[in-house]
Parts: sequence; structure tokens; C-alpha cells
Amino acid sequence: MCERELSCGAEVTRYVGRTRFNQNGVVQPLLTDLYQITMAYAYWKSGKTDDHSVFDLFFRNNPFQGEFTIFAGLEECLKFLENFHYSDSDIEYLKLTLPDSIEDGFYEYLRNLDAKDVTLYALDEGSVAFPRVPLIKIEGPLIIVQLLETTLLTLVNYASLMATNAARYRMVAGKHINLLEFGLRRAQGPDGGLSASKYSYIGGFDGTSNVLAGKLFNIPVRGTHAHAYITSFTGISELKTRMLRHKVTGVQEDLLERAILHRDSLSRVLDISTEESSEGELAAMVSFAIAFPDGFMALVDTYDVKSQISGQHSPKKLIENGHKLLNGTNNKRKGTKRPSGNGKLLNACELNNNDDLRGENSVKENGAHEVNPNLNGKQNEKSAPNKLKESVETLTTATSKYYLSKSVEKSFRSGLLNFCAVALALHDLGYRAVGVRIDSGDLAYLSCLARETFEKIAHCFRIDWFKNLTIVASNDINEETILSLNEQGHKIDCFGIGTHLVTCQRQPALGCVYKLVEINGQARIKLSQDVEKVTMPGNKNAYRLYSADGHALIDLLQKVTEPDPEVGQKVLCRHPFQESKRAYVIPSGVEPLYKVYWKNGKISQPLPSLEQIRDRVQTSLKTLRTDHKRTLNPTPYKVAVSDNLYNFIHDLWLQNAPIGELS
Ligand SMILES: Nc1ncnc2c1ncn2[C@@H]1O[C@H](COP(=O)(O)OP(=O)(O)OP(=O)(O)O)[C@@H](O)[C@H]1O
Ligand SMILES: O=P(O)(O)OC[C@H]1O[C@H](OP(=O)(O)OP(=O)(O)O)[C@H](O)[C@@H]1O
Ligand SMILES: O=C(O)c1cccnc1
Ligand SMILES: [Mg+2]
Repeated sequence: MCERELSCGAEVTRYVGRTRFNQNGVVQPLLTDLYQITMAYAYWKSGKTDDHSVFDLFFRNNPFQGEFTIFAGLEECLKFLENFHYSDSDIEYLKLTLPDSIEDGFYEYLRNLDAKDVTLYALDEGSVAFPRVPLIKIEGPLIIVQLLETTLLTLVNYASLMATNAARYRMVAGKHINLLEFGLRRAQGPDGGLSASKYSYIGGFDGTSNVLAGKLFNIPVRGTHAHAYITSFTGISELKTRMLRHKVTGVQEDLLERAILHRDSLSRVLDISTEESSEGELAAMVSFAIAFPDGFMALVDTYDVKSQISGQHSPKKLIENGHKLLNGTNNKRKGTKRPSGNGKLLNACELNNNDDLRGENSVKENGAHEVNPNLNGKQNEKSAPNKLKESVETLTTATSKYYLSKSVEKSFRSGLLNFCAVALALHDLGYRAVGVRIDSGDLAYLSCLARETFEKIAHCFRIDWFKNLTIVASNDINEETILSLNEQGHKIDCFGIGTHLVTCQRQPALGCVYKLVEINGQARIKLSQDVEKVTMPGNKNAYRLYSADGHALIDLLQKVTEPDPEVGQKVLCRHPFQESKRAYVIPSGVEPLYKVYWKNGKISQPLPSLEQIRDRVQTSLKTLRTDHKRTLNPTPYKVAVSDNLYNFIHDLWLQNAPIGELS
């Protein structure tokens, strides 16, 4: 079954009610490290194949300097177990690749190997998770459980990192902003791109531009258009068609003619000269509107009609140059004068009323803007490093200063003028435009300017919906940009986010590991100089204890042989390594964290849909106190061990730590 759905640029087909998708074909037993297979052979040779083993899959630190992680990738792990089987060609390849000394019997063993003797316990996919609490606990014959290591890690590591990253973007953006993932072109390859789309959706994004992800995972696909579409038209003479049927009457009308008429009247209302708007841009917008009259969304920042806004006065360049000035490395550079700035931080929405500031800027012949350092036309007497420092601080804290340049605003207004003209023409023919995308410049300021323009038109032309046109912003957005935009004030409805989201630029790996914790009933511990790296030995259960107000208080690990903690019963919770750190907790709620997800060769729980996992992320995050979730210096969430497990760990540690000899 499929339904037609309107995206912000194009009508797309969305598949609904489909059953689950197939696993990416690249996920197969040979998607592993060679050493898993060589170890498997050595286990086989030494008769350890069926030793009953327990492995924990866990991470040691939360990513992005945060204090929580979203667990994701479980469904893919279960599918991997379901399909685990070496094909004939896999066996052939291994025979060619491994040393000749490997006995044929091993290949026969592999040929018949599957995951039916394995049992997998896990947290629910989409739950918040914390360091050292295993996300997955897996037990069964040593050889197979070992062979699963790398693939399970690759399925969980990036998925969880991505879902966490997306959830963080959702937190800073707030629940009413639309978040679109635009990262495929910048992702770590095609598979990275697909996973990014899937797990950013789970983490709280609303859609993706990645069409295959839409098809495979039933994620909403969304999109606008690229600068190429605008620049592909040089003038209105290129328009092959300018006619559009009226939505109600069906009569063919000349959309271009109407757009030109509206542009003339708008230019007076908005005080923008039509000479400053590009005809090519108008032609492109008209043609796009004819193609998608119900989904007209346009990029409004393509043409810098009178100047180049990138160069010396882009926010990045100004900040860089500001730093160079501060360091004395760029003093002689032409065109890099001290930026204006009196240290006052402007709310972005106030900027375009501040003619004093904007009026001071001039445009150089070469197209670069020169920003007059003197706000009042007087010589600035404060010329020492202090003043420079002040300027740099002004720049770094309010990039909007860059936009004091009048022509930046003008060039943006050209796109806006053309968009509004076409939107009004569409309105005449019974259609509603969708909105604009801004992909450069000061997103706070320009979004306010756009909204102000829409409101003005809504008022002047008595078209109420015009004021609610969607404003999409994109361009290298990250968590900090959104926080900063929130502080400055903006009117953006939707962020399109690519590079920083999908590459997880701030922390490119989660660092999940897979450690043997028990074999044939004997606990195993891996020691390390680095206490953080000492493993938690033994087969364990995990619980989340809740406070009376419903917040998660602490995660507790116990030996599986211990009774579950009980509501209202005092539990001693101990720091796993620091003896003096301990506390009694009387939980108001106790949640056993593990469910058996795979047993006897079958997935043993009903698997939630992507939407349900996405919902779980939000409900699970709600159980966390806000101080654990804040971006700056969040409070660490406590992970503890029972008194019993504490003593067990430390006894085992002593037993396993060799006693040195001093000489
Ligand atoms: N108001 C704002 N506050 C903080 N950061 C912003 C603001 N507006 C935009 N940004 C960010 O500033 C950066 C813009 O940098 P850049 O120098 O590349 O400018 P640009 O407008 O993209 O220029 P170009 O014409 O070269 O594309 C982007 O990362 C963008 O997300
Ligand atoms: O900026 P991101 O967060 O990665 O979002 C995706 C970017 O992809 C497109 O840019 P494009 O590929 O056209 O290149 P550009 O960087 O020159 O805009 C789009 O205009 C966004 O800017
Ligand atoms: O649809 C868009 O606007 C889009 C898609 C991918 C990358 N940048 C923008
Ligand atoms: Mg871009």
C-alpha cells in the first residue's frame, strides 16, 4: 500500500504499513576481522569449541561530552544472528585465504555453523544507556560467540553514536522544529549514509533526503532543490513554459506574467529595487513552481547580485581574520579592516532596524565589503590590542555582525523578492507556496528578515497563511550553531543538517567493546593499568532504579545469582572501583534492563517498528533528569554494582593481578 504525500519540494510516494525491511546484504559472517576466524580455528583445534562463554558488549564513555547514550542497532544484530551462515563461496574464499595447514574438518564445521545455540539478552533498542552497563549480553559456545564479535560491534557502535547524536540535535532544537537529515553526500560511504539516515530518524529527526533510506526503512523523504537549479537559468527567455492551470478553475494562466507584476508591486512594499534581483533566479523559481505548484520551496541565497559575500567577510573568514589580527599576523592585509562593533550584542531580530550600523558599510570595487570601523564616522581612538580583542569577541559571540554589510542583506532580499513574487502568483492560481531555504549567511538574522517580510506581505495583501511560510536553514549546522541561534533569536522552522550529523564530527566513534566475562561458569576479568579498562567479570544482570518522582536514579549491576532489587527495599549501591563511594538507595521503581531477544535459533520478542523505537528514545530520555542531559558540564549518571559483585570483582582482581617483586 502506498500513499501520496507532499514533501517540501516534491510530491513523493510513501510506503506505509510495510513489514520489516531486509538486512543490508553487506552484513554477513565474513564482515568481520580475520582474527576472529583464525581464533575460531585455534579454538576448534584445541577442543574449546563448545566451552560455554558469556560476552558483554558495552562502551566505556558517553560520546559528545554528554552523560547519556542511545542504544541502537539491536534489530540488525538479531537479523545477523538469524541469517548467520557461511555460504559455499565464503568457504571457498577462506580456503584460498587461510594457511594450507588448516584442516578440511574445520571448513566442514564452519559450513554447518549457525547461531541457534546462542542466547542474546539486550536493553530495548532506543533506550538510554550508560557506560559499563552491557548493551548486549550474549552467551553460547565459545567459537560462535567469538565469531560474532566484530559484526555485532560494527552494527551497534555507529548506530548508537548516530542515534545519540541525532537525539542531541533534537534536544537543542526543541520538539517543534523540523529536523531533516541531508548527509548522504558527506557520509562515510553509501552504507554509512544509509545507516545515518536510519539512526538519525530513530534519534528524533523527522525525515531524510536519502531516497533509498526512505524506501528501505519507510522513513519520510524530504527535500528542496539545489543552487544548480537556480543557476541553470540565466533569464526568463529560457522558460519553455510559463503557463499553469488554476487549481480550482483549471484554466491555464501565465504564471510568469503574474510573478513579474507582483515583483513590481512587492519591490515598492519591501523597498527593494527589481534591478537588484536576478531574472535567471526568477525564471528558475517560476519553472519550479510550475513543476510543483503545491510544494513550492525555493533557495533564496543563490545570487549575490552586487557583490561576493563569501570572501573576506563570511562569518568564518571574519572570525579567522579577527584571530589573525589579534595575533598580529594579518595587520597589513588589504580589505581586512577592523570590523565595526561596540561590544553590544544585538538580538538578530533587531539587526535590520539598526540602520546606523548597516549604513556604515561600503562596497569596494572588487566586490568585497569593507566594514567601516567607525560607528559614528569619527576616528576610533581605541586602537590598541584591547580594542582588537573586543572586536574579535564581538565577532565570535555574534557572527551576525558580519551581516552589517548592506549588500549581503540586499542579495538575500533579491531571492526573497523573487520567491514572494512567485508565491503570490501561485496564490492567484489557488496554490499555497511552502517556503524558503537559506543556505548561507547569518541564519538568525536572515530568518528574522524573511519572517518579517512574510508577515509584512501577509498584512499588506491580506493573505494570512503567508506569515507562516516555512523557513528552512542549512549550511554546516551543528549542535553549537543551533544553541547559538536559539540564544540570538531566529525564525527558522526547519534545519537541514548533513556533515556534522552524519560524520559525528565531534566524536567519530563510540568505542563499544566486546569482552569475555565468563567461561564454563568461571568469571573472567581483563586487568589494565587504566582502571576504566578493567572489565566487570561474570554473568551479570542490570537494573535501573527509579526515584519517587519517576526519574532514573542509578543503574545497578549484580551477579545473576543475586535476587532482583525490590521496590521499597534498601540496596547498597557501590562504585565499581572506588571503595569509599557508596550509597543506599530505596528505589520507588525497579526496571530489569535485559530481555531475552534471541534464543533457540529465534528472535524471542516482538520487534518494535522504527517509529516505536523513535518514540522510545524520547520516552526514555524523559526519565533522565535535565542536569544529566544539559550540553554544558552535565551531571554524570551513576552506574553502580551490588556489594556482592563489588567484593567478587575485587577478589578476582587480586587473584589475577600478579604480585611484583622489588629488587
Ligand atoms: N547567526 C549565526 N550564529 C552562529 N553561527 C551561524 C550563524 N549563521 C550562520 N552560522 C554558521 O556560520 C557558518 C557560515 O560560515 P561561512 O563562512 O562558510 O559562511 P557562508 O555564509 O556559508 O559563506 P559562503 O558564501 O562561503 O558559503 C556556518 O557554519 C553556519 O552554520
Ligand atoms: O552543510 P551540511 O550540514 O553538510 O548540509 C548539507 C549541505 O549540502 C548542500 O550543500 P552543497 O553540497 O551544495 O555544498 P555547499 O556546502 O557548497 O553548500 C546543502 O546546501 C547543504 O548546505
Ligand atoms: O533537499 C535539500 O534541500 C538538500 C538535500 C541534500 C543536501 N542538501 C540539501
Ligand atoms: Mg550548502
